[in-house]
Amino acid sequence: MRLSVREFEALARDRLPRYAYDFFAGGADDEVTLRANENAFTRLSLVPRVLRGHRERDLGTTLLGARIAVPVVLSPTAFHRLAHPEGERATARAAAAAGTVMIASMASTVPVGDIAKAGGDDLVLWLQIYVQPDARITRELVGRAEDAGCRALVVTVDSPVFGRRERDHRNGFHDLPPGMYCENMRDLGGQRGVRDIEMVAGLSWDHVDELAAMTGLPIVLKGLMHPADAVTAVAHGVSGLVVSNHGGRQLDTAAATIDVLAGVASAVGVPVLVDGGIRRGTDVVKALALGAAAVGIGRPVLWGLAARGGEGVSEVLALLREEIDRALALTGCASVHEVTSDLVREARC
Ligand SMILES: Cc1cc2nc3c(=O)[nH]c(=O)nc-3n(C[C@H](O)[C@H](O)[C@H](O)COP(=O)(O)O)c2cc1C
Ligand SMILES: CCCCC(=O)C(=O)O
Repeated sequence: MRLSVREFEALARDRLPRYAYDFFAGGADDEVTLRANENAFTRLSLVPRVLRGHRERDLGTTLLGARIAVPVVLSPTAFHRLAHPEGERATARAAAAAGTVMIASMASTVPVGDIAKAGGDDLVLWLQIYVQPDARITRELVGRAEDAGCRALVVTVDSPVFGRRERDHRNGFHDLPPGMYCENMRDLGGQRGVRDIEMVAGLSWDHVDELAAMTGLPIVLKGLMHPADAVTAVAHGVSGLVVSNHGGRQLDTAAATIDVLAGVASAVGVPVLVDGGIRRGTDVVKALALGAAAVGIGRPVLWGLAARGGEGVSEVLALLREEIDRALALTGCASVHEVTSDLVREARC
């Protein structure tokens, strides 16, 4: 039995080839932001309420019209078949069983339609997209998401260029091993898997408008950190935001996401999610207190998948569920909606 997300990481590290572990675990440059995301939670303290007489807690909430059983969604991460042969299919089954949203990566190693099938009717699936230089390719991806029954598109905006991950350079990891492919890019004219996905250096609000014009699906922007950008996003009609620094994989020395969350959440009226460094139920409660509608987890899912396939992902989600439930009980909250900003403060060391 594994007792924490950290123990799953240790198990995954033992099981994975070095290059795969490093790809999952690593960040950009000196990995300052990678570490900061986790460390920032330790600088925040909880100030619990007591004697409120709640016997049970309700962990459920609603996101873009979908009911979810826990305030934790699966952030998009690339290449799940590097962690386990079943790849994103196993992840989808675990997300469906836990009753939460899976945001599939555009760089998934199983096509989005097959992820949807594996998850079944219970899965709330969103697809993450990097806008492509050729609008026809972006349009094709949007069509694939719609055909798969995705209920939202998540546009990643923190990557006009790719962050430099030194671990990958050291390991010579630049493309997928034979037999694995960025399946959502299949038959779109490219042949080189990973490198078929291009970043758009001139990414702008015009691209967001263009994408919105291609679909009736709600659009969520992922990778915003600044309140002014959040306000502009809402003016462009987006339905939600994910405060994210890409798990420290893009701009190194970017602020920890939990430190900028409240500024963004208080600037807009749409649901704001946050990801980066969430490893404990208490981290989730802190994020809720600072204005998040829910949180996203990236690496913890990969650690579960590498350790024990879909079962491992289910165990990670169950662990977090239990930790959130206990943290709510110990802060005197009967539901995620009762977590108010007065429950958290900066710790004085
Ligand atoms: C191995 C890996 C692959 C990722 N791939 C993507 C991706 O394809 N698209 C994307 O928008 N974000 C991607 N991310 C960023 C995650 O969506 C998320 O922002 C980040 O992992 C959150 O931090 P955490 O891992 O500390 O939970 C990736 C992150 C990791 C670790
Ligand atoms: C082209 C693959 C993108 C994956 C990604 O976003 C990441 O590794 O952080």
